[in-house]
Amino acid sequence: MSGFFSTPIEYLKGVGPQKADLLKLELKLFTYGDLIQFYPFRYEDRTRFYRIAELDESLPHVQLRGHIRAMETIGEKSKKRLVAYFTDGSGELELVWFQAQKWVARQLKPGVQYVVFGKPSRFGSKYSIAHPEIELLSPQSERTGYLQPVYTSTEKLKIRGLDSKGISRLQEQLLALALEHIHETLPASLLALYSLMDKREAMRQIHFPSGNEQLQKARYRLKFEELFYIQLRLLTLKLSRTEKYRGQVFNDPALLTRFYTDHLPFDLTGAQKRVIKEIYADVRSGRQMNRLLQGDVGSGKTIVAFISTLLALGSGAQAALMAPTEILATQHYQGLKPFAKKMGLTIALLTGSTKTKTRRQIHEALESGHLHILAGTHALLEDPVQFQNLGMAIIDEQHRFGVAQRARLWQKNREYPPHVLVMTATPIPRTLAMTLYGDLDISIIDELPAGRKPIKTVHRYDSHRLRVFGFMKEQIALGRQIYVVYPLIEESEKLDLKDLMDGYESIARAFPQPQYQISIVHGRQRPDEKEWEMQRFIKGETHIMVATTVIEVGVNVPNASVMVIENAERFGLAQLHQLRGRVGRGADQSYCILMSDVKLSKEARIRIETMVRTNNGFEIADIDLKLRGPGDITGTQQSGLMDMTIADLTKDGEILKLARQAAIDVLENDPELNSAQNSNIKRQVDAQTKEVVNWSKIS
Ligand SMILES: Nc1ncnc2c1ncn2[C@@H]1O[C@H](COP(=O)(O)OP(=O)(O)OP(=O)(O)O)[C@@H](O)[C@H]1O
Repeated sequence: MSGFFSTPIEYLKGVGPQKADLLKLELKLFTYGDLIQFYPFRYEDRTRFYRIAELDESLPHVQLRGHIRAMETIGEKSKKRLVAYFTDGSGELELVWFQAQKWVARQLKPGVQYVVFGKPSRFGSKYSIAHPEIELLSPQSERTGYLQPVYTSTEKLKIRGLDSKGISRLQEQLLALALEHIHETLPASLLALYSLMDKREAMRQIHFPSGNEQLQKARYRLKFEELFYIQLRLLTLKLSRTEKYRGQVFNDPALLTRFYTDHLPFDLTGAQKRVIKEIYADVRSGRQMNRLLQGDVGSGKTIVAFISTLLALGSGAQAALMAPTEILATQHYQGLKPFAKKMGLTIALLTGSTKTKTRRQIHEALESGHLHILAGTHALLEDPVQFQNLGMAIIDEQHRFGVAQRARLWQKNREYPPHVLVMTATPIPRTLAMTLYGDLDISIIDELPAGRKPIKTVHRYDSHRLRVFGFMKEQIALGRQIYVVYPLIEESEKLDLKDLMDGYESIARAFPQPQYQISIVHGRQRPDEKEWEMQRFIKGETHIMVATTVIEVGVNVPNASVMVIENAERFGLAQLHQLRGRVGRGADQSYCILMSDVKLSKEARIRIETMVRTNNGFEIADIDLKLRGPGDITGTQQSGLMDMTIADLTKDGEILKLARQAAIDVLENDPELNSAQNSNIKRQVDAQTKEVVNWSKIS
């Protein structure tokens, strides 16, 4: 790729230093390459003029031609607005401007012919367009048959003449210069196989579409290319790791057989068996395992994790299990401990609050090989933690750790990297999994243990609290336990704590001692206090656990059958699903009660309705992705990967699948990209090897 696209933006005619500074500051556009990949976010349909009589609310933006019959300002104060009655002979509609009426009113003249552009909405039998674009009818504005690109701009840029149209003029100039420098980045075979538009044409069409069909083809091509290169990078990473890293071979089944015959507490589900087989095949293969284990809440990932540790331990290696929070790490430790004990294996817990003396003992036991399993938080990553031979690293909820930390765990072994099993607490949508974890193999537990009854979920307003308390009492009388959870949002921690304490007091009044016992757990407690309160609930000594979301993941008390979530509207979908997953873990009928105020935003209503409608974590994950977008779900840690210029994981799942398959096919036939037909790919990859983010980008 030539240096043309690295040319600073000020070199473009009509930009100059001041505008260039603004473009850099406001839109992060530094070079020709940045500008040309700054695509319109929508297009205005100037392909034809509509008649008012044919308007229909389903139409997006329409273009009309006519004149203003009369104008008036109506309403008071903040509701004040200018209304212009616009007619084209076939009917009449209202053009409406809020606030800026005087300025607009001065510009408009009744009787003169205008072109109006905007989104019509219907009130009763009349249509109106709020804040339309309006210009005098001229031979130029009368020209139809094109889609007008709309670019993001800002107030500061608009003042300097760089509104959407101004940016479009820059694109026009740049494109004229750039076309000869744009090279095809995909091989002819892929263009033909997937009917993709060529790159140069796609760049031209994306900025200046000659019609809707051409535009769709251009968008498709550019999305495909972007996703193809992301997948190619992930798959190359996977491939090079497979070649580079040999894995320890664990094929001594004696320990596993002993566990199966003497200590397995239940029959494994079909899905658990299948996943264990996949893991077993990996650790016998001689290659390093890098596998993502996905399962819905309560699907039984813990036992799969334990069996995986046994595979390593059976061949004399050690295992580590790392979790993102202290509570979760402790929970894992306590979940594994009874199994380990029965099997005569040693296990320890290492977190930020482990005392120095214990810590030192753990370090020694690890190095000498006396300690078999170490559970803990990111404290496991610290330098003094040295294993004699770490064979299996299980990471719960990886995206909170990030890829870099995962890599640090690998380095804990001198000779071979450990096999890595990543588990996520809730399912993640396929498109995200393919991108975030695209370098891992994926195993899915898509079956719940037999005999589970689906959790009944209801939505109740705060005014029904007494009825909810009554229901809780009935459940306690049946011998069940109950969670009551309050939101905790960090910025307002004090306020949240107050909510929690108020809630606790009202529950304590409604559920008096000694008949009822209540635990309370929140983030401000000391770890030992927290632990003591949790333990009382786990042992069944308390009936109700009032808590903030610290209990979100991993807590396992099968006797708890009711989950009451206060201010449910403040939780995200994944979190609600996780919290609900704390019940329904035993054979009893379980319930989840989502409490909220009557006022709900549209999104909050969708979230609550989704929860009431379905228990399926994979379905919930898809809706969550649509509501929040990928960046928000994954957090910032991996934003580099999510940094896409045109593809959108919430909508482009199908293209992603094809692009991944295309990348697989290319690498299968030509892993080094040495063949002549892949020279385009090779050139693109080589030019961009230093840029970690996105190979499809022009530079
Ligand atoms: N095959 C099975 N048959 C019966 N019970 C099972 C089976 N597998 C797991 N369980 C039980 O189901 C409950 C949930 O299992 P586990 O805690 O492993 O779930 P999980 O997948 O880790 O879910 P979460 O992420 O919600 O904690 C536990 O009480 C566990 O003992």
